[in-house]
Amino acid sequence: MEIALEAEQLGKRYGRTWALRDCSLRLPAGRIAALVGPNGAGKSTLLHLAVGLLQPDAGAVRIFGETPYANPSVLPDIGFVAQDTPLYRDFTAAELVEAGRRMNKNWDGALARNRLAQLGIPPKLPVGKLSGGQRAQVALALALAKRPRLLLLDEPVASLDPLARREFLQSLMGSVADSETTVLLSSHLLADLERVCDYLVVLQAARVHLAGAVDDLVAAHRQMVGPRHGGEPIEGVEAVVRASHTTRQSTLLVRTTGEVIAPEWTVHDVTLEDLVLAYLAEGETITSHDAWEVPA
Ligand SMILES: Nc1ncnc2c1ncn2[C@@H]1O[C@H](COP(=O)(O)OP(=O)(O)OP(=O)(O)O)[C@@H](O)[C@H]1O
Repeated sequence: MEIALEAEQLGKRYGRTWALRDCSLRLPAGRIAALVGPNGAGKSTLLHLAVGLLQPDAGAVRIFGETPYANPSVLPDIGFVAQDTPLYRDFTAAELVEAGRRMNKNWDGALARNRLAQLGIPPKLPVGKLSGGQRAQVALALALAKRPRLLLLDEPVASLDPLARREFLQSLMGSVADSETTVLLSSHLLADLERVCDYLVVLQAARVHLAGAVDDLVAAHRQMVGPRHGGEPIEGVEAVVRASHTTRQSTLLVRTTGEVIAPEWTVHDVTLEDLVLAYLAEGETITSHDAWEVPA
């Protein structure tokens, strides 16, 4: 199995704060992976390390076996759309497509032009005058024209309305389906991710909390509702990821070892959204109130 992105004990620190810590991950080639986590969890940091814009302070990240920061020869294989899709605002979309041709040896200008024409993006208007959603489409078209083997997208749909979001993700999937491009896509929009992603990485407070193929993860977890649970073992349950209780009843999201055998419990399948929310809640950290105290 080819590995598109491998992180090994990867860490990045700003001053004394670790933005990403002990991050170990192996993303198989051909996957469309969701990168999720709360604000400040380290998602952008991981993507910037993967594209070689940041140098790790610990461990290593490899893209198709190469270290991007030290070995720029792998950069043509990586497409990256940064958060807020920064583009040269005075350039037109047509000029950006041409600039891409000059800077990339495997450039597919026709792909970018066709895509932008289909989406009705005006070629001769400075991109600074386009809407946020149109700019996001331009940035994606440029990234795809690079014909990358790995496409990293940092919250690409955040600025789009629901319809544009759906169209953007559908067209992204259409474009990568034939080319076997691996995608790692950060977003807070779980319902969107559920539709398009087959691999999941959950980051929380600078660490990887969960990573794996969505089908495997969904198969290995269950939601259970039953009598108030005091921590006693339940057959088939390996770990309780998240528990909430009323006086008489408990709702558990559990990791299973096989079939759960518990007649007094109602057992349900989980969705990707259930899983993400449970793992994020499990690792909840609250900043000490002292940090917010105003000095006298
Ligand atoms: N240039 C920087 N200087 C100092 N700290 C930084 C810098 N960039 C990021 N950080 C810190 O690193 C941590 C991780 O930030 P990062 O941007 O990777 O999170 P994120 O998961 O992408 O968040 P969001 O969902 O808000 O985009 C945060 O605590 C952030 O404050």
